[in-house]
Amino acid sequence: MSETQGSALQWLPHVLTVAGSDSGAGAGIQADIKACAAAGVYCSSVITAVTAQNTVGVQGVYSIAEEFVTEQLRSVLSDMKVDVIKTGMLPSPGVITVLCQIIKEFQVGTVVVDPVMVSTSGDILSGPSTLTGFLEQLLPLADIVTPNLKEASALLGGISLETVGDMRSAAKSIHDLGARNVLVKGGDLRGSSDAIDIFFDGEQFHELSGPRIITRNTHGTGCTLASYIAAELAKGTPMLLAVQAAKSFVESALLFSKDLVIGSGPQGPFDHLYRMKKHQNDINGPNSRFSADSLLLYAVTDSRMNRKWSRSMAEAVKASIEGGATIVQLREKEAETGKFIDIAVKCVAICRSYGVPLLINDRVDVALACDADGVHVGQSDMPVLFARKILGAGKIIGVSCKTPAQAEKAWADGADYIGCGGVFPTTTKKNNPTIGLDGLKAVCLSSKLPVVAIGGIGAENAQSVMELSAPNLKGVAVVSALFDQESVVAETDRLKSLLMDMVMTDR
Ligand SMILES: Cc1ncc(COP(=O)(O)OP(=O)(O)O)c(N)n1
Ligand SMILES: Cc1ncsc1CCOP(=O)(O)O
Ligand SMILES: [Mg+2]
Repeated sequence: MSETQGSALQWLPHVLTVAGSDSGAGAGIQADIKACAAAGVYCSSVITAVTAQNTVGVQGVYSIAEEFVTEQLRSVLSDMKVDVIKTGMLPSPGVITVLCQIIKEFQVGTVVVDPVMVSTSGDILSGPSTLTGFLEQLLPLADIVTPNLKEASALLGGISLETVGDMRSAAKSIHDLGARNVLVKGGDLRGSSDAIDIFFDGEQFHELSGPRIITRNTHGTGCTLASYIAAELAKGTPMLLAVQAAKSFVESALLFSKDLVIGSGPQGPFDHLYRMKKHQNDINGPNSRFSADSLLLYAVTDSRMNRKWSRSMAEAVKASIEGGATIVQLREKEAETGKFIDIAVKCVAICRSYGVPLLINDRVDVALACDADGVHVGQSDMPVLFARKILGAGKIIGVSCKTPAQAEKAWADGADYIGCGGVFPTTTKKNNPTIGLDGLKAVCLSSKLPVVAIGGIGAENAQSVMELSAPNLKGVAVVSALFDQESVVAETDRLKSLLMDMVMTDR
């Protein structure tokens, strides 16, 4: 029997990068291959130039003759199915011409153009002679082009770009040159504390902002971003989501590599494969105790309801656990910090004695102070990246998400689970648009993390939620159906029995 008999053939999304080699491996072909690997995508490479380069700068450039670039392109494309071509350093007009001919000849489906002209150290990588090739030949083939401010300015005849408004106009003008989507990266924009990029799809502008990570290790961010976009597109991710995923990948990699020391120059590389180490930490760290199954019946407290029913927070928490809650969150919106810590310390002790995890809503400082098992943060609370940095790998971090894009970011940023909602209308949390069962399903289907549904859920509708049967929908998070009740134990027990029945019949 042959070795492959009986086993299904496997297919891997495939990006071909056409770019220059960076001997220091922070940028260029080396960054492209690492970014694609991190995204789980195969990356072949056609080398257009070899640079002698390190963290100090570019010491030399050796351009590959266009005939040999052609030979490499034909070797790959005549043999392998390439989903996306991503271009980086294209050192001569001749290379651009042959590349464009071959893209058309082999009918490559998707083209991502990173119009690399100047290195991060300020060295010229593609001279002005290539500009016409970019404008007249490559941009009209591009599904997306990703210039930084200097490159956008060069593509537009040297105009000055100083504001977000200028970036929007530049994105529109570059779209008019033929690229179907444009991402103008504002990392160099003066006077802005966030890294703001403008994405334009020909109809709508999206302002994508993320925290500016202060580090010397930014060499290769442009190549990485474009390659990660290419990798996501190769997997079939829609364009805007691919851009958002790439941006959050770069943010996370920079944060993880913030203090990395490789080389002595001013611009160091970062670690594209940080996730492998993060997961290593997860496996070894104390939070390996976190099991997604603990999301089945997630009790979220409310001190107004406790006051109404004349019980202390400790009594409410204890009753919910005795009724069968599998995880508890202290959601305290009114108490002052000292009082909150006081309550939290008592509740941590109760939850530990039952072996049930206790998370703190919003307040990473309180979670640290009382040694809770973790935090739950919303989209406008402390970002997951920073919460993780403060709490370390051993704590549980949950984040609220209403959309697939937020779910993708939650995973890239290192969250452990997603709270998704409000699913149904509720008076417990005001000004919180509901997403319905369809919104919940969309998040569950796209999420790589376990999901707990929240908002207006109780015994009467829990089944409609769990019936969505998305494999990563692990349970329901509930406030009023447990705590705005005369008997917390009885109501928790009732809901727990229903959930257990649903889970058992599902098996
Ligand atoms: C499990 C769970 N999911 C979602 C939320 C909501 O968190 P957030 O969006 O930060 O809103 P507040 O709870 O802070 O009002 C949650 N608390 N728990
Ligand atoms: C905290 C929160 N986040 C989204 S909806 C919600 C409130 C859920 O409360 P209830 O279970 O009483 O509807
Ligand atoms: Mg919050």
